[in-house]
Amino acid sequence: MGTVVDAPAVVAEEVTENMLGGKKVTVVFVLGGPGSGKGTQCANIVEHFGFIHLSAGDLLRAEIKSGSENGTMIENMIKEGKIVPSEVTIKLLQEAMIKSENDKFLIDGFPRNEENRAAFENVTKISPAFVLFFDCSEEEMERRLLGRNQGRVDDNVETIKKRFKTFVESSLPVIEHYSSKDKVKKIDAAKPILEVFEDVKAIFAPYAPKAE
Ligand SMILES: Nc1ncnc2c1ncn2[C@@H]1O[C@H](COP(=O)(O)OP(=O)(O)OP(=O)(O)O)[C@@H](O)[C@H]1O
Ligand SMILES: Nc1ccn([C@@H]2O[C@H](COP(=O)(O)O)[C@@H](O)[C@H]2O)c(=O)n1
Ligand SMILES: [Mg+2]
Repeated sequence: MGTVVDAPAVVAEEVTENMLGGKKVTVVFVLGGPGSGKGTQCANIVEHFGFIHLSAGDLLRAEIKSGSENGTMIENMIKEGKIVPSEVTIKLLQEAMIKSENDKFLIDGFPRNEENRAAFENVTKISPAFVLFFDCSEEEMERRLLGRNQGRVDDNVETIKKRFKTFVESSLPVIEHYSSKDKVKKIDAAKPILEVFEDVKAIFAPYAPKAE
C-alpha cells in the first residue's frame, strides 16, 4: 500500500518543477559586472549548446523603442544605472520564455537585486539550474565598456561608475545568496574571449547536443 500512496506525490513534484506555460524549462542566470562579457559569452553558448539568450537589458531597451508607457521611466533608470522595478522586467522575461519554442534559457543580467530574485521566484516558481558568474576587475570592465561603441546611453564614465556601485551594492548579494546554495559557477572573465569560452564550455558540457 505504501508505494501506491507515495507514488503520486513524487510524480506531482516532478511535473510542477520549473514548469512554464505547460513546458518544463531549464534556466541559467548569467551574472557579472557591466562589461564582464555576459552578452559575448551568451552568444557563444547559444551557438554551441542550443540555449535561447534573453538579456534583461536588451528586453528593457526594446521596450523603450516600442514606445511603451514605461519607456521614459526605463530610460531614466538605465541612464542612472538603477534597477527597473521587477514587475516590468519579469513580465518581459516571462513573455519571451512563453513565446519561445525552446526550453533552455540563458537569462543574462537578471536577477540584478534581491527584489528581482525574490519576485522571479514567487511569480514563476522557477529556480535556476545554476548561476554563471563572470568575475572581472572594474578597471578592465570600464576599458571594455568605453570601447564597446554600440551607442548605449549608459556607456559613459559617469554612468559606468553608477552601474559599478549598483553592482556591488545590489547584485553581489544575489550572487552571495546563490553561492550559499552552491549554485554559482564562477569564471575568470578577465581572460581573452576564447579562453573564457573554454572555461564556459566545460561548465555546459552536460548540455552538449547528443551525437546522432
Ligand atoms: N574576454 C574579453 N576580453 C576583451 N574584451 C571583451 C571580452 N568579453 C567581451 N569583451 C568586449 O567587451 C565589451 C562588453 O562585452 P559584453 O557586451 O559582452 O558585456 P556585458 O557583460 O554584456 O555588459 P553589459 O552588462 O553592459 O551588457 C564588448 O565590446 C565585447 O566585445
Ligand atoms: N534586471 C535588470 C537588468 C538591467 N536593468 C537595467 O538595464 C541596464 C543595462 O543592463 P545590461 O545588462 O544590458 O547592462 C542596467 O544598468 C539597468 O539600468 C535593470 O533595471 N534590471
Ligand atoms: Mg550585456
